[in-house]
Amino acid sequence: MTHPIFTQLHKGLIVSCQALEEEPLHGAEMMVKMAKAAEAAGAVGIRANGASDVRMIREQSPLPVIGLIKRNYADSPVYITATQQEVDDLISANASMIALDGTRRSRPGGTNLEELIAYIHARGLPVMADISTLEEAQYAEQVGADCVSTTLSGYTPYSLQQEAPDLALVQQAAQALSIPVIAEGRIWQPEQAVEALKAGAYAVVVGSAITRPQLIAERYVQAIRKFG
Ligand SMILES: CC(=O)N[C@H](C=O)[C@@H](O)[C@H](O)[C@H](O)COP(=O)(O)O
Repeated sequence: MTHPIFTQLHKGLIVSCQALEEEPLHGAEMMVKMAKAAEAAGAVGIRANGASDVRMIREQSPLPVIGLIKRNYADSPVYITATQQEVDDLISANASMIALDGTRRSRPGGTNLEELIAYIHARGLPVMADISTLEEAQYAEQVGADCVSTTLSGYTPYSLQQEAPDLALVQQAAQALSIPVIAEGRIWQPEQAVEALKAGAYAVVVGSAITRPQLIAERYVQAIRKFG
């Protein structure tokens, strides 16, 4: 049976509210404010990184929070919710759904995707698998992911590298899979979000274009410099 959270997310905007330690807006209080702004705008969900951000947003916002923990490991390129430890921390933080790396790359400490998904399901939460290719989307569905998101297209060395969002992947995955396909990654314009829905996306995640002011400002600065 489909998890009830999906009814809430359907055809809506999920705002990714993330600021890493080295970013100017880092801190849970700031991310709560971002989540509040997203809520006021009519967003249907939040994607957030780190147990403290997830916990505080859940305490102060009625929106479901798709939680992830980014952590770098020496023995693996996987950094989005790589192991059981990150999953445990997100569950303690009351995440509504868990986003994890859904690629087939080897994970730290020999954890595998199928076991990690089963571990999350045993604790009653749905899983969003972040993928970068159609093959990964199909594999993630096969091993039990509740939805896939195109988060990692352009961020694995073997996936399509382009400036625009990977709407072709959205379309192919939406046709091939029977679970929801979420469009995520480099969506900067409202029109691109609409195109993603037309391509078959179940919902759309937008991050940087809404919640990373240093990147938004940089686009203006670069355009102005080019002109001058
Ligand atoms: C590749 C990776 O690690 N993506 C991360 C995943 O959570 C975030 O840094 C992105 O902001 C998020 O995916 C939303 O994408 P965009 O910010 O392009 O709208």
